[in-house]
Amino acid sequence: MNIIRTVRSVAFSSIPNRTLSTTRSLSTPSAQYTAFEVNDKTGIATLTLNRPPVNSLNLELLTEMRNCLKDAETNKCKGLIITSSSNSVFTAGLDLLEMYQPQDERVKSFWTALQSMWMELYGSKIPTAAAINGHAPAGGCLIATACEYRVMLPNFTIGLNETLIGIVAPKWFVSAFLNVVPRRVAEQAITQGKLFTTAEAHHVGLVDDVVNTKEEAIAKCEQFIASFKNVNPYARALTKQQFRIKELQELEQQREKDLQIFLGLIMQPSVQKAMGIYLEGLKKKSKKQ
Ligand SMILES: CCCC/C=C\CC(=O)SCCNC(=O)CCNC(=O)[C@H](O)C(C)(C)COP(=O)(O)OP(=O)(O)OC[C@H]1O[C@@H](n2cnc3c(N)ncnc32)[C@H](O)[C@@H]1OP(=O)(O)O
Repeated sequence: MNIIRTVRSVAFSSIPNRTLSTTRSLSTPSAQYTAFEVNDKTGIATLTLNRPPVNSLNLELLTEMRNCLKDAETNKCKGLIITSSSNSVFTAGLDLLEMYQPQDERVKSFWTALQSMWMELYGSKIPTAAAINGHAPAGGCLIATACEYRVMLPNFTIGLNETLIGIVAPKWFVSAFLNVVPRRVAEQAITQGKLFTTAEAHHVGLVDDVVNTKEEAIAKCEQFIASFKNVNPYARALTKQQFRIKELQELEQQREKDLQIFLGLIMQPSVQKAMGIYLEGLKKKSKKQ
């Protein structure tokens, strides 16, 4: 196995002690919202999202995620697991504050960073797995469906709920969802903005397995990645590419158009109003708790 020399990480207390003896992480001053570790024994990288309270995906977090994904691939890690440092939220999806009353240049960089992160994850040559240890609405579901394997803890929710916020999930959000659930289930769920419970998600195939703890979820992801141990990595990567190249090429060729569609949509006064009301509702709920 290649020895990893460049690993991005933020040290934080929620990394379980059991991993410390076998994992390595190097800090970079710019890594604020992620921890990135590589297990020396297995060669598997773990990317932990760490932007309290709900890991909402802002420009900086998306940029860090992309850098970690690139590092994992460049350093020929055996696989990559994405999880969260929170006990209840995998990620709350895109940071609504990036899209509500946004600044022109920042919102463009934000969307471009999301496109880049998704293309890096969806097109990654190495096996990818999501240990979904909390709620995963919208952008959270996008990250999960970009991975090759998903395992989830009970009593959380996952799905593309964009229509409930008054926004439209772009085509590439839908394509990845369609890879894992039947078309009829997808159409009904996405038009309704349905958030599946863990049990429902398992039933329709949106998640592959359900386990009770984060440790078990990580172990399941490790098992999935280890299932490729006798497979030639080059042959594996090219085969994976055959399944995913269409969506990747479509987005690559239409990046600017996709950005303009996004800007055109979120800048509509009615969409801004709906987003404002949704955010207000979230804040009221949060104060009551
Ligand atoms: C054309 C556009 C296409 C792409 C569009 C969208 C894709 C997206 O991802 S849009 C985001 C969709 N996300 C959601 O709808 C989830 C919203 N959040 C929740 O439902 C809950 O927060 C969640 C179940 C994830 C967690 O619940 P709690 O643990 O109870 O946390 P709180 O609800 O109390 O939230 C704490 C704090 O965080 C703020 N918050 C929550 N989500 C977001 C978000 N996505 N963006 C920004 N901020 C968010 C929430 O308002 C609270 O803030 P404070 O009141 O200031 O503490």
